[in-house]
Amino acid sequence: MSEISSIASHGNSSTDVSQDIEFIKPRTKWDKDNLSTSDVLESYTEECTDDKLHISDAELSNRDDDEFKDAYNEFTLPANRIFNPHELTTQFIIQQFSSRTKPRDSLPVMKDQVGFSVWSFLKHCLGKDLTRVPMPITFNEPLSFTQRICEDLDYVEQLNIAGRTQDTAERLAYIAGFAASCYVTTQNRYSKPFNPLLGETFELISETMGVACLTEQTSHHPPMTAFHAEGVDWTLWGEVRLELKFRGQYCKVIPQGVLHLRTKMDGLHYSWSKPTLIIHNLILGNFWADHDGTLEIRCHNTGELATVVFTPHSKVGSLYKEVHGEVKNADGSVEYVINGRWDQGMSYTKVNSKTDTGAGNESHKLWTAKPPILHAFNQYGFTQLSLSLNEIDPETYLCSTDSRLRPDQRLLEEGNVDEASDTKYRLEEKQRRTRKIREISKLDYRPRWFVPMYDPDTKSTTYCYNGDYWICKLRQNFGKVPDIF
Ligand SMILES: CC(C)CCC[C@@H](C)[C@H]1CC[C@H]2[C@@H]3CC=C4C[C@@H](O)CC[C@]4(C)[C@H]3CC[C@]12C
Repeated sequence: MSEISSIASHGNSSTDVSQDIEFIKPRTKWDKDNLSTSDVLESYTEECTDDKLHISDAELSNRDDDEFKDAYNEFTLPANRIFNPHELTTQFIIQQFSSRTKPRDSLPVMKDQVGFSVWSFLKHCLGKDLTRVPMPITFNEPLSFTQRICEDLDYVEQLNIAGRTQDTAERLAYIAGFAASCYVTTQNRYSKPFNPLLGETFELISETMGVACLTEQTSHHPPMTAFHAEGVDWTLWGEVRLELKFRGQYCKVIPQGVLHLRTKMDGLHYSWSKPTLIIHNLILGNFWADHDGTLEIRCHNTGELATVVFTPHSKVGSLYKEVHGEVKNADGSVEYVINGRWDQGMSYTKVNSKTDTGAGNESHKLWTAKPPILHAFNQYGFTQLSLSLNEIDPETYLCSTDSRLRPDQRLLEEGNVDEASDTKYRLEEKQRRTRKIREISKLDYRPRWFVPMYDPDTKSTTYCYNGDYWICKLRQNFGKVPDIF
């Protein structure tokens, strides 16, 4: 097994020692009844201060750094930890940590959509790299990018089916369905997620979805988020590096980075990257999203290839939301054709011979878009899943770097725009200071839960999960984590 497959395939029963770990019933520090979100948040602020980073300005410019280096190294992980034998099965993780309470069905306060005012700010940003311009908080939705990318899992059932499907060509149709389904959330959803602080993390564990997912911000400039998700039958990992270019009338979003998938049944490795997204009509404030490019999902072991083509509005007019694709076997002949719309749903059809186009054959549904939530328009265009992401379940033991604990975002969610804006400024200042300390001490930042791994199949290096997070969560001790809030 190559290096990358050995970590990506964890969760196999051969390495399961979850039975041996003395299991403590997840008891929380807040064992009182009916705790409000703010009570929970308060209990966190006392807990997680890293004194080593509280240094006066005088000290900052003139210090002996060995001491700091030691303290710093404690919360960065030695690379060999990725071969941790204490792997927990995905099923175990999901069962232990999934929330038992019913998710909320609305945000604490309703919000009116930002419209025209966006342009009055944006006209000063022409040609600039938007990930570097501090934006007014009214452009934000109360979610961090570490949370936003978890929404790509809304139609994760596609992967659950793919992971159980033996026929590898048919499986690829489901994987293509999954890869294209993440664009449903790009319509009616035009606020900017918070740019995560360096070291900010997010966990999503859901029994109904059958998934355990962890994200971590691994770089601030360029913004980069590492991503690891696992279901019972598959593992998905990769990183999203965001390029946001503002071009006057429109804004171009180029998500760089490769996504990897491994099916646990047979260890096959798939990978793909994301098409470009364009947000149009910034001037009139009547935004609409367009996608341009081809999703190419390759199976590195069988040589099969699935494509899904997104055509921009400028080429096909009102048909622009339609997507077309196919699954080809290693010889290049088409096995399945895929059709649909990225905002509504997709289906696939078997092709029987070289001359067959699939027309008239029986087609099978891949996925259908979920209906919008009530008052979506006044709730940032959120879906049921988006609503649940920033909700705190008092029963859960959270890492102190979790986006749910990010105070500016919480204030925005509660409608305290001014306070949210001040707090955002404070957090960014704090981040700058920490970076300065690191620069002076000549320390590189090392992510807490991810390590870079070279993948020979795609000849690229990606951050991969080091295997420690769920174990730390089980022990209710995340060790040294950076103090970012
Ligand atoms: C000027 C302001 C209003 C611009 C707002 C830009 C917003 C709409 C952009 C910025 C970053 C974008 C995200 C970047 C990456 C991904 C991952 C992909 O798999 C699905 C789309 C998704 C999740 C994008 C959705 C749209 C997005 C959130």
